[in-house]
Amino acid sequence: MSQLYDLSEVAQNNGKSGKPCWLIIKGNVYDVTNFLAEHPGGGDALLEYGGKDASKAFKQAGHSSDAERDLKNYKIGELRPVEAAPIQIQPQSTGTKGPDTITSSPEPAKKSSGFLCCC
Ligand code: HEM
Repeated sequence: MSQLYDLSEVAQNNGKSGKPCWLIIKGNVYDVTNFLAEHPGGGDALLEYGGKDASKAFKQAGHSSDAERDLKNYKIGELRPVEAAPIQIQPQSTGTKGPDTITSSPEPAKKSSGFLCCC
């Protein structure tokens, strides 16, 4: 199985201050630290996306199928899918009042006026 990385972990490896340069392309994580000097598009183009998702930039640069194939040489793993957070229903804030509560019988039923409907 592929190594999974959190977005925050990838973000730390942004190529700055001597840190490795990692990129995300289509959900995969690449370590391009040793490719910076060799990249035909220049090292700066890669550093610009250090620690970030470069999927769009990679596509927009119009890379050849050779470049696509080269990607695998730098792959170190995959981005951990973000789990759906449980939905938390926040009570409506009403100033100093506490959270709204729903009572089982909010209002006593109004007394019948005596008119009966049979339909
Ligand atoms: C691991 C990731 C990458 C690999 C393996 C890679 C590889 C390559 C290769 C092999 C070329 C030569 C042309 C070709 O075959 O398409 C190239 C050119 C280029 N790349 Fe990348 N690239 C990567 C990421 C990026 C990113 C994120 C950018 C975004 C800015 C970028 C921008 C460019 C540009 C602008 C060129 C054209 C250079 C020119 O023709 O003067 N590349 N890349």
